[in-house]
Amino acid sequence: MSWYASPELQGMIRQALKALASRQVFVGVSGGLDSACLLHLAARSCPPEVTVRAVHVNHQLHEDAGTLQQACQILCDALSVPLDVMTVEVDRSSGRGIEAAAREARYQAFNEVMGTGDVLWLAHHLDDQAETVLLRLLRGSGVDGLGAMAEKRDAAGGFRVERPLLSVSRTQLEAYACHHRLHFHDDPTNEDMSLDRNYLRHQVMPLLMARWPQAAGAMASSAHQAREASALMADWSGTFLETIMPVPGVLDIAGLKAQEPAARRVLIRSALARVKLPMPPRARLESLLEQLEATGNALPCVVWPGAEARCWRGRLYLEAPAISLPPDWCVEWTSGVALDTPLGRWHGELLPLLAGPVPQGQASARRGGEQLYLRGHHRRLKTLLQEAGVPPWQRTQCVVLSVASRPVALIFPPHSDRAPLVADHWQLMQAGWSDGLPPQA
Ligand SMILES: Nc1ncnc2c1ncn2[C@@H]1O[C@H](COP(=O)(O)OP(=O)(O)OP(=O)(O)O)[C@@H](O)[C@H]1O
Repeated sequence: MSWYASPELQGMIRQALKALASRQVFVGVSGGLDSACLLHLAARSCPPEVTVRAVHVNHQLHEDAGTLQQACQILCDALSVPLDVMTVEVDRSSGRGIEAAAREARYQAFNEVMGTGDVLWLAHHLDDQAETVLLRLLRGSGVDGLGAMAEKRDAAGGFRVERPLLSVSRTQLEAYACHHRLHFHDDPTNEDMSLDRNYLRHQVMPLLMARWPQAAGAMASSAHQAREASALMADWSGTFLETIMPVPGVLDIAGLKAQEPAARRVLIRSALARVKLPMPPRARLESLLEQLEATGNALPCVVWPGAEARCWRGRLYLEAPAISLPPDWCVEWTSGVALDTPLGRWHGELLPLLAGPVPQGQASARRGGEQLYLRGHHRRLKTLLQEAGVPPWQRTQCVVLSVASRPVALIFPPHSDRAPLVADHWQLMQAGWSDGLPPQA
């Protein structure tokens, strides 16, 4: 009996179903061959205590979208598997490419269907894994990226993603689909050679496999080892960061410099990942390391898309670029701390400057240099921020909200770690006023 029809594949899937942490598994079906095989295997091998469901996301990107959805429905009906169909709008103008935008929309849709603890099965296989490794190599990825796709991982939405076919080749799945006469529809975009993955799949991999028949398996094995190395590094850097990162995104430079350069790189990348900032290109990271080496205390900042790094008073600050507010910008103040600006949503940390409820109404927002008045007492905002050790560039990002010319609140940039210190400072100043009222200026 040939491999595809042997009990081996079904046994493997049955084991995976038995090992599930959940009593139901959702299989992501695209309408294509791979996920048709996975759904068929899951439905055929399912023990009575587990329920198999299918979920299809219709991206509405091509004229074949309806046919793909229909292929999923036909397959699910034949297997008596319930199917959830989610139709999404893919943001074509996101600038991140249509594939990335479709993926994001797909995961949002999965999120809506699946609850915390649910398991989603995807039909990625050995050849997909090898293509991913090659793509990452071509982008110059480090061990994290070369680990390619994990067999199991927790998705941001709280559900778990598993890829039970990651050790099975495309040829094996094609044979399985053919043997069981599975109904599927070829996605027309799979032939589009302008897409890197398709180019690798159709032009590069066949050449490699002709010369090295084990190439896909070997690349998947490298990916596995890279994932192990990456997990070890994450463990180490996580523990070490606890000692040198007092607040998320702010690192103690002396602690960093006590490490070898390679370890510094790992720690900076790991700190960036913690605060969900994009990784710097290699040249930017090197220039940041040079700055640390030079003085550790220079203000010029190292910038890359989506992030900025600055050194100040022995600390390295990793932050998202500030959103600037246009001059004379106003906002309807409703005591929230998320402000809609023409450049995006600005979340900050709020320090009320008045005891009691903040008046509602049209508030003006200004930055820097203000005089703050409280019942006649006045202090310069700049001095207050300086005394509380707010770094210079964050000082200019602080926003004072005033209602009817009365400062009601100070809003810190989203990444400032100084807001609690300024709040303490402000309270101390008030406590120092003997009768609870500030002295007259
Ligand atoms: N539109 C979709 N709806 C639900 N799941 C999807 C969808 N697209 C992809 N998936 C899931 O993600 C897996 C990987 O998708 P990808 O498009 O990268 O691979 P593929 O080679 O096209 O797979 P397939 O042959 O199943 O179409 C699919 O096998 C499937 O499990």
